[in-house]
Amino acid sequence: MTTSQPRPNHYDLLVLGSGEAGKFIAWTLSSKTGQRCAVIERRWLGGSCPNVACLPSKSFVHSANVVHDAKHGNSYGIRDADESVEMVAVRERKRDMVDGLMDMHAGRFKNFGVELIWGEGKFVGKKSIEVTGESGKTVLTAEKVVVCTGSRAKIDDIPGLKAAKPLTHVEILELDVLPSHLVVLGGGYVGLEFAQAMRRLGAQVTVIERNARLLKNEDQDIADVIVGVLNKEGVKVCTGTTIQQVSGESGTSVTLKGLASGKSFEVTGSHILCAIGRLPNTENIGLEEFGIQLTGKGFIETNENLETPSEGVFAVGDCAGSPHFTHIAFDDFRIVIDVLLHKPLPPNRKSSRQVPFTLFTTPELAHVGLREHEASNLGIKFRTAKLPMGGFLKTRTLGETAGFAKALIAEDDTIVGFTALGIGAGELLPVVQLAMKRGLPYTDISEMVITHPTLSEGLVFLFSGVPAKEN
Ligand SMILES: Cc1cc2nc3c(=O)[nH]c(=O)nc-3n(C[C@H](O)[C@H](O)[C@H](O)COP(=O)(O)OP(=O)(O)OC[C@H]3O[C@@H](n4cnc5c(N)ncnc54)[C@H](O)[C@@H]3O)c2cc1C
Ligand SMILES: NC(=O)c1ccc[n+]([C@@H]2O[C@H](COP(=O)([O-])OP(=O)(O)OC[C@H]3O[C@@H](n4cnc5c(N)ncnc54)[C@H](O)[C@@H]3O)[C@@H](O)[C@H]2O)c1
Repeated sequence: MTTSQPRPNHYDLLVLGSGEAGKFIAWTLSSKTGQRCAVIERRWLGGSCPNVACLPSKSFVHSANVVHDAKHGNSYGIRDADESVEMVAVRERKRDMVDGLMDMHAGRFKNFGVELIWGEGKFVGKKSIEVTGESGKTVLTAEKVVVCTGSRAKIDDIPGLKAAKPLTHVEILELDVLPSHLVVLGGGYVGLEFAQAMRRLGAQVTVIERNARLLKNEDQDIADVIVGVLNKEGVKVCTGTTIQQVSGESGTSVTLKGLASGKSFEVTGSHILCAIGRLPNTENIGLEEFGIQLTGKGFIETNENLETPSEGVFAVGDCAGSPHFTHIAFDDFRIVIDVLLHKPLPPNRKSSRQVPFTLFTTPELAHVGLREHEASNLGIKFRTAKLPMGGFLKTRTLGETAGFAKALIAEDDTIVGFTALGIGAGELLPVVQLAMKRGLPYTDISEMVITHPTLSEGLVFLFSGVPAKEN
């Protein structure tokens, strides 16, 4: 009779990187099936979202918004508010929140029976990962492997940029002094959220964007309002600007030189934030040696089920090129767990999902579905309903009426796109998303009874204003 040898380093599931999708896959598989699951993490327990990205940046943005409101306290009846900002307090508030999130994560690993293995992981076989940690190297093997290594801030090869030691979203969240002049390279999501927040905290802020306008994927009317709001608050926005040379060092003095509309351009600030996009963490971890292919941009190639050509190996989240949002990474978890639990999936499960997003400036920019220019390019016939945020009566109680909402309505009365630029706009998305997902006519929203005065109530007025069909 033969007895099987115990294999202490063998798992049912190994996850490389503890980001959103990876941790939920391990927690769920372990708790639902009792399978032996482990997650390998080198630095951030639970990935970047709770440590250095979404949640801490929103804590920072909220601090800035409170400071902004206090500075305008007279209109709320606050007299003589002290406008000085203590950056250490801003940072400590953020750190306390992150500490709470870390306790929550540690508790979940324990409660769901998932092993957390600290160290840097690298493939040394198709389903073998070598982990280099404090106590040396260990090789772990598994029946199934999920790669969830995320992405990091890109730093361009502009001469002098790396030597200037630019801040990324990681370092800016740890500042204990307010920059006197922050130069933000890149006018995308990271750049705009931090630019407005730093301005509201009291820094001089210049945003440099190489495209001819900010938020190039959005309709022109959206970009115009955002630029208008930023300018009004004192953020200088330089579009169509190419930086060719950086000198000095962030934290003391840094000068950026280049061209703006063919003319020479120069700006000097105390700090520089590099916010020009992300690079996937997929190099030097042995992927290609073991049958896992990368796209030209370095993302891991997967099919609709997020499985790589290497059987039993999945890739999820930013490293797999999924749209870079935590809620999309969470949806990646739902796809992979269904595969692992042998649940049937529709053939286009990944490519047919909604990709909503909210940019957390004030006003917020919330969007789902098609923009006007996209619908037009696709040749879709649509009617547009548009309502200034002042028509969402709650905004008047808040004194925050900037922006507008618009909805694109197809010939069959279904909603094909929705964008809201306004205070709290992100909270308006789910009801519209549900109608879109179910293929409901827009009248199902305009005919709802929605409490007054909530922001959502404004959806009734927006959808009541859909123009009649042309005969
Ligand atoms: C400043 C900022 C703000 C953002 N705000 C939002 C927002 O408001 N809403 C939103 O939806 N999205 C937001 N995002 C995007 C969101 O953070 C990412 O899309 C999401 O965190 C990606 O999750 P992930 O699991 O793919 O990767 P990550 O969360 O990056 O997790 C990957 C993990 O793998 C680990 N790792 C990598 N390589 C190895 C290795 N070889 N060995 C061991 N461990 C490894 C990393 O340390 C990391 O912990 C923001 C991003 C940034 C930068
Ligand atoms: N609220 C949110 O959901 C949120 C917030 C932050 C980040 N994110 C996610 O993180 C991703 C990364 O954000 P990001 O802001 O780093 O990237 P991004 O792609 O959103 O924006 C980068 C911007 O930098 C510009 N740029 C690139 N190279 C440049 C250069 N050399 N000089 C000047 N401008 C340059 C680009 O044209 C672009 O406008 C986002 O795409 C988003 O998916 C989401």
